[in-house]
Amino acid sequence: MTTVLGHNQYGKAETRVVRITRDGDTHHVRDLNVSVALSGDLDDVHYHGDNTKVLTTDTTKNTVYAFAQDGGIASPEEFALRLARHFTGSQPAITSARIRIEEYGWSRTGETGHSFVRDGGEIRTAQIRLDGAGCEVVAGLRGLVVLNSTGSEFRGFVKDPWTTLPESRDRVLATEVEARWRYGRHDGDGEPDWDAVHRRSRAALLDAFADTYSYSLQQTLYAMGSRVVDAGPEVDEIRLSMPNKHHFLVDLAPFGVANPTDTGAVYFAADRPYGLIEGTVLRDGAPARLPTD
Ligand SMILES: O=c1[nH]c(=O)c2[nH]c(=O)[nH]c2[nH]1
Repeated sequence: MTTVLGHNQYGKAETRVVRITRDGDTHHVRDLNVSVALSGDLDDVHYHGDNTKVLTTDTTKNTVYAFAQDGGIASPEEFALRLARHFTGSQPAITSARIRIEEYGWSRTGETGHSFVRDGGEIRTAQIRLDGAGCEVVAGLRGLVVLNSTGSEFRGFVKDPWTTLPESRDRVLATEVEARWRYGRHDGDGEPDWDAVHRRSRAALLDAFADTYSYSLQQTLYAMGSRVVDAGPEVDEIRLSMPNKHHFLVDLAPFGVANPTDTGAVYFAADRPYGLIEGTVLRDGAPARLPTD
């Protein structure tokens, strides 16, 4: 044999499940996209086509639906933990489970208690990894688009022969935040209130973006990450990926039209290329475990 099997995992990806809970006339919606990835003692299926230890991907999909009905979906993190514990606890061959969940938010509209409007582009995320070493929970969001129309400068940077960017003392700062935060390790007792920590972390990101006078997007990123870690004891590490959504002043001089930033200006919102600013903020002494690529 010239090859050996390396890391492998399998499961049903992107099971879309919507759980509606009826509390009298007031209904609640949880709308998830669930991806299951299992691994363990699975050499035989890869080397010999022996399916004896294979819990089918079809079964993992059915389990997602059945668990959503029986027990409901308290939060993406709780649901993912319940699934991971089930797969590793019921199948001797399965020693590790990674459950990834995206949640699409719905807000109430009208007076009915059963009418909803889908939230904009923002997506809540959660990932559980459960194996012999314990359980790691990474949660976050993406698609959170924010803009400061002042309170942002960018100057004092390196000038080499290829630098053309003018210094700015008053620019638009806009980004689309992708955040992943890692909870401290725990083995099931005293689990955090996942929804509450998510709300608090999102609010911390927005507050820090709004009230940091920015000298660079890097500085704003660090302020946002620190605010999330400092907001409570649960989150040890956060990684932020923030594209600089450049707003360039349009040159209206050829038309004899002024474009002054102090009274109101017209910008070109460029979509690419964009600066991509990424960084991790850690609780002092916490290990860096979030992937950096
Ligand atoms: O906040 C910024 N950081 C940079 O590193 C950078 N580079 C650039 O061209 N514009 C900006 N803005």
